[in-house]
Amino acid sequence: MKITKVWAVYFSPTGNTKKVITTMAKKAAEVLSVPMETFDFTLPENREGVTSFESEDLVFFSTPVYAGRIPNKMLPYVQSAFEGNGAFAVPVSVFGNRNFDNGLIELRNELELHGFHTIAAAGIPTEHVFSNKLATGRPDADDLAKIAEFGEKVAKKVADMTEIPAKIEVRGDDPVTAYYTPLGTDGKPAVFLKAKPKTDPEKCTKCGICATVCPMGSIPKDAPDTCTGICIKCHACIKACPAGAKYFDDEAFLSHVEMLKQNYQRRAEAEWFI
Ligand SMILES: Cc1cc2nc3c(=O)[nH]c(=O)nc-3n(C[C@H](O)[C@H](O)[C@H](O)COP(=O)(O)O)c2cc1C
Repeated sequence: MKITKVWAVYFSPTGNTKKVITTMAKKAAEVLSVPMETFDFTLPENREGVTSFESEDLVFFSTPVYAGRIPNKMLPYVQSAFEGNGAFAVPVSVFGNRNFDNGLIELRNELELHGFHTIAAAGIPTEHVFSNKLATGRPDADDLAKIAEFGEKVAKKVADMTEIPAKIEVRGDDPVTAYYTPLGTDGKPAVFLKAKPKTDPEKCTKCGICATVCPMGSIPKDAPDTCTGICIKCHACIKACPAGAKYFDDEAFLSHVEMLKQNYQRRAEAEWFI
């Protein structure tokens, strides 16, 4: 099949998804000797209108997994703002060392529903934003080499293809089932939906960087020590704050993080579907 452009399309509040998908797409573009473009829908101002692709596009499309699925606040956008028009696509779920559960099959299904032909897919472990004890420093050099190698395999697959294949088979429940229920150290559901980041007044300089990185636009520029809108717990503000002023103190949330540290420190492996 003829490909004239490779795309890296992603939602990535703290940068892991961006690193994974641009590494993969860059390699594919290099192998196919075509240009690569990126479309980053992390910030609200980028999520306006519909993005259309063409039948000679190869689109690497990735979101992090939140509670075993596509982040639920992004789902309506993913379901309404992309038109494949016959483009080839590679859904990629990036997860924080626990499991991608149904995040990948959900993304595969959404892309297929919206005019893309999925030809490969992957579930890739990266450091969990909740704790640097989970998949510490990943993707590491070994991961990045494997991610690029997969980009190369996808490029070769699409170049050799003579007809449109059936959708790529991936691990997951179809139809997709409920979101993963986060648990606390007591094994009971940890309810922290309403938790919001706190700001240490001693440390905050009101520089406003946090307001510029919040994917929900929930931190006002003129009052960056507050969070007035929805918080999806993505940790963009916490990771971006140069003063280390942002933190969560919600007990249920901290108990969930502790549970993850107790149970998910083994090295999770990537899963490749091609
Ligand atoms: C609200 C929330 C829920 C998450 N749920 C899961 C999960 O169910 N399984 C998992 O392995 N990682 C989970 N993670 C970890 C992220 O998928 C992981 O840290 C990812 O690298 C974040 O991507 P980013 O750096 O592009 O923002 C979750 C993270 C957040 C913020």
